[in-house]
Amino acid sequence: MRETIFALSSGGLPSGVAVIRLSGPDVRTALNDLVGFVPEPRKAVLRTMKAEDGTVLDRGLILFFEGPYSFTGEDCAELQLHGGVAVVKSVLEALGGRENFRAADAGEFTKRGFLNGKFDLTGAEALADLISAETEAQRRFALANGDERHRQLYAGWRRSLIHAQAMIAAELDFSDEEDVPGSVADAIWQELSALQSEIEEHAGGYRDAEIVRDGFRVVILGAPNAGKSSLMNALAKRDIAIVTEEAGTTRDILETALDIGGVKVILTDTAGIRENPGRIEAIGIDRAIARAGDADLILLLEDVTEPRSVPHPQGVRLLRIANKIDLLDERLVAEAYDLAISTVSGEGINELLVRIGDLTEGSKKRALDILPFRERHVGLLMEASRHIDRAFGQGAVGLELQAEELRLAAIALGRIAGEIDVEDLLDTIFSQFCIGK
Ligand SMILES: Nc1nc2c(ncn2[C@@H]2O[C@H](COP(=O)(O)OP(=O)(O)OP(=O)(O)O)[C@@H](O)[C@H]2O)c(=O)[nH]1
Ligand SMILES: [K+]
Ligand SMILES: [Mg+2]
Repeated sequence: MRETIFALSSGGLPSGVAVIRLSGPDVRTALNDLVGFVPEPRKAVLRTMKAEDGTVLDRGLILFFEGPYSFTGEDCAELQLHGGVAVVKSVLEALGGRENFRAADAGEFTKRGFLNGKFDLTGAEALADLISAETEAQRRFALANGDERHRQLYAGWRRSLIHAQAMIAAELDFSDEEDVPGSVADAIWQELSALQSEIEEHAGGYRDAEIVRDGFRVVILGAPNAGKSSLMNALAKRDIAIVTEEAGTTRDILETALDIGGVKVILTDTAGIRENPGRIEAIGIDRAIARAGDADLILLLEDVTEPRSVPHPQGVRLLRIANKIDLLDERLVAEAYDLAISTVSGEGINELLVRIGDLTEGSKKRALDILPFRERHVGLLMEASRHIDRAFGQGAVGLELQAEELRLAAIALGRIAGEIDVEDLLDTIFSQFCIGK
């Protein structure tokens, strides 16, 4: 028999209100025991809750949701209690003492919802993203992704693949193998080729999804004392990094998250790059260069009064920035720089923020498009594309093999939204949720 699960679904205690959520076959009996009856579905009632021995636990709002019209698709209830540590503990203990009741695992409510067909797998993943969203772009992206739009897109592609398979099967049935005239094949192969391009283009959008979900990575690079840590603090508007006049102050990677125009930006301060560093500093320099190689943008900072160029990774977008312009008598900053700033006077800092914001604009706009938003999605899309490739590779003689490859491509697409055997994936996906969701 299926167990009834429960958890504190609201955040940390103490809080104004704490919400305990229950789901499963024994929710009704639990409510009966706690408050003496089962409330009408979706109508809040204020009642005193009592333990089995009659002790009063708390007075609060009770909501009952009758399956399948609930988040999990099962009978559910929410107990809205006073958000005190002892109050919540007493109710959780009372529930835990009941037969066939247990505390929910992380993501278990959502997993039950998925298994009961309340939403597809991309919908569940979007829900996880919504809960962890910190910026406006993350929130909007997650909300849009919860709309079954991926499932619909992939279902359309699967229909095309199944249609192509059917046409090939028809050809197998009705042609005598030697002289197949131009036949259905040409049109079908054109469509398949267009579909494959569409799949790959869609997969290519992952980079923008990553920027919106995980952040746009900006790394500050430069010689010692260029003012990198000062810039980090100026951009973050607080003292995160230690600043001193001593060259080699920063020795390790230092990271902070900013919200620039609604997009998460991960800003990294690094050790100054120079020849013949000390041992610890040398490790810091290696890390700086490695991190810069993975960045979306490098801010290459130079002290204008003492310009020193440093080696930097190639192939990463770069902004050359002149710092300490407050020390110049005349504002004669060489054209070699994209921007001139002073972390002391604040000059140019806003312009730099605007420049960074502009660079994320494209990804932010694309968050309204349907993009794959997990590596899992990209992996399955590329798998589908490879099967279509192999179908092409079979040549006309291998019609049966072609049809088989198309079937496998359709299966890969079906797995993204969880419409086809995903049992092996479920634990990985749902364990990323917090308890109570
Ligand atoms: N006048 C002036 N001084 C600055 C400016 N930016 C930084 N400084 C000074 O330059 C010195 C070095 O600044 P940091 O921010 O520590 O430089 P850094 O690049 O992080 O140095 P390392 O971590 O040692 O590589 C400090 O004394 C800062 O106060 C600026 O815009 N104008
Ligand atoms: K320094
Ligand atoms: Mg520093």
